[in-house]
Amino acid sequence: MADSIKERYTVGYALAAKKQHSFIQPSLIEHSRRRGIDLIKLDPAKPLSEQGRLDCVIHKLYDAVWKENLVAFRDKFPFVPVVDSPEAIERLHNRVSMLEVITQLTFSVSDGERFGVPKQVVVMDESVLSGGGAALGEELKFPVIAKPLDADGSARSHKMFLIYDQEGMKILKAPIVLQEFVNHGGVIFKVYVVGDYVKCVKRRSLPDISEEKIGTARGSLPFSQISNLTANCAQEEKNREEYGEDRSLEKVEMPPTSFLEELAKAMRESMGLNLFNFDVIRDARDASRYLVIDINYFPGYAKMPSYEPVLTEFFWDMVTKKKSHV
Ligand SMILES: O=P(O)(O)O[C@@H]1[C@@H](OP(=O)(O)O)[C@H](OP(=O)(O)O)[C@H](O)[C@H](OP(=O)(O)O)[C@H]1OP(=O)(O)O
Ligand SMILES: Nc1ncnc2c1ncn2[C@@H]1O[C@H](COP(=O)(O)OP(=O)(O)O)[C@@H](O)[C@H]1O
Ligand SMILES: [Mg+2]
Ligand SMILES: [Mg+2]
Repeated sequence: MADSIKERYTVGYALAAKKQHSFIQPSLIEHSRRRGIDLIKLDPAKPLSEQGRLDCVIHKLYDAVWKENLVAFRDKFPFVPVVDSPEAIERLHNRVSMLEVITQLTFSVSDGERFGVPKQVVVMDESVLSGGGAALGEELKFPVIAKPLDADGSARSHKMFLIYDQEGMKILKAPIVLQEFVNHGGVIFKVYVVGDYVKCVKRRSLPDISEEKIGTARGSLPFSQISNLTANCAQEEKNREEYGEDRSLEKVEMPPTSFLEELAKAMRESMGLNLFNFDVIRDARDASRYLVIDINYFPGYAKMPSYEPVLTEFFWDMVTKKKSHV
């Protein structure tokens, strides 16, 4: 069928160079093109209304010029879906407001699973870190993971520390979130959401910490983007040698699909977002207890199986307004 006789649609994208490289792959362009959707690169500094007809805009840029451009476009063309609204995305740029999404959800899950977030406190004051006061609240116990409060996409925002004791906190800079480390069998579940599509994959995580280790370990241990580091096979092999055991992910049971779908739907509606993923761990001491530890806007979808048809179908729903964007 000739493309020319069918109506065509345009999805404009505004992404950082690295993101554009990983997400706008030739396979996605081709998949969308065959469905009648052309993906075009937007110039974030030029008014969107001067960049041709747009049936949908997708983006992951946070500078003020872009935001103003987007808001002006939305005011002028309120019926063109902007995926997603910058105000809704903003909530994910802070590791406290991010997880409040979960604690504020009111739905109850049908099958006995429970969900929540690990206990955490935010430290705004340097003196608390250097030992000037009781840093951890009554309920929070070592070890903790120290996470930068801002989750703004910078390399700095992914720099974490595993902290074993008060001494280990001296290395930290405020503002920082201290979150209780929860043993979870060394596996995280990454749940990708694309509109109403939900896909869970397993990734390697930090290994469990034994009671013995908790009693003896001191100080702090830095790490960054552990689940990405271990996503490749060579690293998996190295881990296997290092730990001298079979740590393959295949044997790990997935959380029930219906549970993740219900949770993803509730999060999507509550946040007003279409494109995100969230990291979930299963409490090693209680297999029906799941903890959400991270929510990311517009994550690395190219790592999701069948990303091209899934994203193309989502674009189709947006441009044909088959489904309203949340
Ligand atoms: O680069 P990728 O493909 O690893 O994707 C990153 C995500 O990896 P994931 O898909 O969850 O494995 C990554 O997820 P994590 O925070 O590592 O769980 C972030 O979403 C990251 O975006 P940002 O730096 O927080 O703005 C994402 O980075 P950007 O591609 O958006 O820069
Ligand atoms: N509370 C926690 N208990 C155990 N492991 C955790 C916890 N929080 C984070 N992690 C581990 O640290 C990694 C990075 O933390 P995360 O909050 O996902 O930050 P990022 O935004 O950099 O991905 C997770 O993928 C997981 O392996
Ligand atoms: Mg994460
Ligand atoms: Mg993150």
